[in-house]
Amino acid sequence: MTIRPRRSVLYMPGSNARALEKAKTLQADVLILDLEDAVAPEVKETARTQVCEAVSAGGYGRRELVIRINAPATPWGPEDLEAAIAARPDAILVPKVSRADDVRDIADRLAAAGAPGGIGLWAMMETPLAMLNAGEIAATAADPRNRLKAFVMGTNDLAKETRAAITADRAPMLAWLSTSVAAARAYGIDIVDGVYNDFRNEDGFAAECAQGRALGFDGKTLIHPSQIAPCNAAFSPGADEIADARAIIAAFREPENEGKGAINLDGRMVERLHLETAKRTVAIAEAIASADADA
Ligand SMILES: CC(C)(COP(=O)(O)OP(=O)(O)OC[C@H]1O[C@@H](n2cnc3c(N)ncnc32)[C@H](O)[C@@H]1OP(=O)(O)O)[C@@H](O)C(=O)NCCC(=O)NCCSC(=O)C[C@H](O)C(=O)O
Ligand SMILES: [Mg+2]
Repeated sequence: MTIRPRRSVLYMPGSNARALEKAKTLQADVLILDLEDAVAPEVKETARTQVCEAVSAGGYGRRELVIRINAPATPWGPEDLEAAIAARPDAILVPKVSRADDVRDIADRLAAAGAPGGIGLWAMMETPLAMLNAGEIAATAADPRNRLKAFVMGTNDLAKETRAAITADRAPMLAWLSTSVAAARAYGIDIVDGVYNDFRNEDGFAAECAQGRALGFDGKTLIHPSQIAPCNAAFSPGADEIADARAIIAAFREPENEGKGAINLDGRMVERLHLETAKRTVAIAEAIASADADA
């Protein structure tokens, strides 16, 4: 089982050269170099050049590099896509994906431009139509030609488009968050949670990370370096969790449990489905340890 940790996914405006440089020293698993909403129209071209030069030059170590382009229908979208392909990031993040055909369209453009197969496609889930079509959008991942590897929740745009409120408990958004997680899991792609805007509020951020993890997200998108360490901690399995997973794996290896579907582990029923979860917990813990050692 090969797992790439995507706990902390930090956005930075492509127009901010200082942030692009600073990111080389930050412990985020993924960096999203943004050409879209964090960049004002008058500096879109500067941001595109800066981001593509930074990605081509490298120096970001083990961090996954993702370029968020402007939507294809905007004046900047087509040139962003062309420049991003030439820079060869790990993935291109497409905003405002609303239908399965939006994914296929970008995948066709990537293929037509001769984009290397290593460039993945990530989709922002941030429109009302995306919430209604989440399953169909995720299903495009079944065809490898579409390169779809991950969903990213765009909760700010979702709030704007639906007029749902952004509240501390996120009650108005829970149905959409869970639907998107289910769609991602159904087709085997990763999914990261939306941003927490009030970046000086540590307790509020910790609570939202815990909620995101409980909902099943792989990680969370971030807007400020101070959010990285608590986010990495929140989306890493704890020592107790890892110890429990190892105990389940060991129990199923005992000769007396061979061929059993369910066993008694210290007064608790454990089934083979729990064994699968335990194996994933150990695999992600090992992937995190190895990534952190490389940082
Ligand atoms: C939110 C900010 C505007 C705050 O900026 P500022 O007050 O200047 O921050 P600090 O002074 O505390 O910065 C301290 C140092 O850290 C560097 N820094 C800050 N943010 C980043 C970052 N994101 N990546 C890398 N480095 C960063 C500063 O340069 C300072 O460095 P130094 O000079 O060495 O001290 C700002 O944090 C910011 O712009 N954040 C990112 C905003 C962004 O990208 N927004 C777009 C994505 S969110 C979105 O669109 C979600 C989705 O689409 C939706 O719909 O929900
Ligand atoms: Mg958005």
